[in-house]
Amino acid sequence: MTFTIIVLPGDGIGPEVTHAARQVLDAAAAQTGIEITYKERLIGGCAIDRLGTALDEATLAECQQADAVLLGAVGGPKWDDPTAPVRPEQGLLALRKGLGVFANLRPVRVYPVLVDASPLRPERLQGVDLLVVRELTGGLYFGEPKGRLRQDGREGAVDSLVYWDYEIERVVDLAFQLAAGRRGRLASVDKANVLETSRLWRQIVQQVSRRYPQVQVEHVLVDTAAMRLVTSPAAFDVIVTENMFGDILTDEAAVLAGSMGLLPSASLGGRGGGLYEPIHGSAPDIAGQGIANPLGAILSAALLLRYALKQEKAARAVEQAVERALQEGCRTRDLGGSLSTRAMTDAVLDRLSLEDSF
Ligand SMILES: NC(=O)c1ccc[n+]([C@@H]2O[C@H](COP(=O)([O-])OP(=O)(O)OC[C@H]3O[C@@H](n4cnc5c(N)ncnc54)[C@H](O)[C@@H]3O)[C@@H](O)[C@H]2O)c1
Ligand SMILES: CC(C)[C@H](C(=O)O)[C@@H](O)C(=O)O
Ligand SMILES: [Mg+2]
Repeated sequence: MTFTIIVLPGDGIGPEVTHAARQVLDAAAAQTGIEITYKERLIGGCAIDRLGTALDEATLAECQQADAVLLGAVGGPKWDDPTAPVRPEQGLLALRKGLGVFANLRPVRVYPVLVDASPLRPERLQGVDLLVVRELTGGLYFGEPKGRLRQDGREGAVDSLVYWDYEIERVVDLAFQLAAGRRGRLASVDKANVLETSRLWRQIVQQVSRRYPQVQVEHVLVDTAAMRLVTSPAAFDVIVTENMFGDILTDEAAVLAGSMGLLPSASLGGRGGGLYEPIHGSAPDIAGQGIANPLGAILSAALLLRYALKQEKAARAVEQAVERALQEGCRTRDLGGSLSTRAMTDAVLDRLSLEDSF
């Protein structure tokens, strides 16, 4: 079997971590007997510099045709001028929208050997294994009107928070399915005490919940959820929430795991095989030094193997190789160690074995 993957390394540490993920994918493919063809394309700031747009139409079309898309990160200080006509992040948003990937799965596991890497007390971190399902193609990121306002000589700006029933229903339904396959608990996070969109969200969660009597659902206000993520994170199983809340809560959740560099994501929905990217950004402060943690990207490659290529055994083998490397003390700098991106990737490759995976 041959699969085509579009690789979008992007900016900053993006190329460093996608290179690592590709090496691991190649090793897993070799052991599985599948073949992967890669096509590398531009997105983000590098695409603005070379093509004048953050994502060109031909690249989006190729992504829509591919078996999966693997992305590094976009953005950086070079393109941060708030008055610039085009921003790197627009490329990423156009890609998500163009692929129709409405559900962004962000698993958060605390590896027992990494409890020291988190500022939280170890007893609070015990047993943390949660999954954030973030709505990805609606809400404040996309709502219209959006833009600058001018009135009576004043300048303003507007972003609109809009959700339609079907947009909520499809992501909530998937979250219920995922919760049913896990510990059967779903926390729907909203701001229903203030926002009309959240009251619609709650109403739809209640309707969908009738289809999943085996799942225990609770509604949690986002401010409380932010607090509970650090006071009692192990109590969460699946969290489902809108686009912006999910963005913020998952950076917070990365602190539980020990580093931004650890968390992967899979964006599903639409017709294609999905989009796979670590949750971190282009990390301009460490870009080009070869010290970025590649594990978020490598674990995203594992999700790609699972959801896009349907290679569950290979996906598990990658996850187990990462776990073994961490258990045996391999650490990049963000985790208090001194391994380079390359050495950490080699540590995973050395431990990757489909025969030993369970
Ligand atoms: N998906 C994406 O492409 C994405 C995600 C988030 C931010 N961004 C963009 O990235 C740029 C920088 O944003 P930021 O600095 O706020 O967030 P960031 O995630 O890039 O970095 C935050 C902190 O985490 C560290 N970090 C992140 N990934 C790491 C890794 N793999 N290994 C070790 N340390 C890591 C960084 O060094 C930095 O100290 C911005 O332009 C932003 O818009 C892009
Ligand atoms: C870069 C930005 C548009 C993006 C988001 O907000 O979705 C990032 O923060 C993420 O978490 O993937
Ligand atoms: Mg983010």
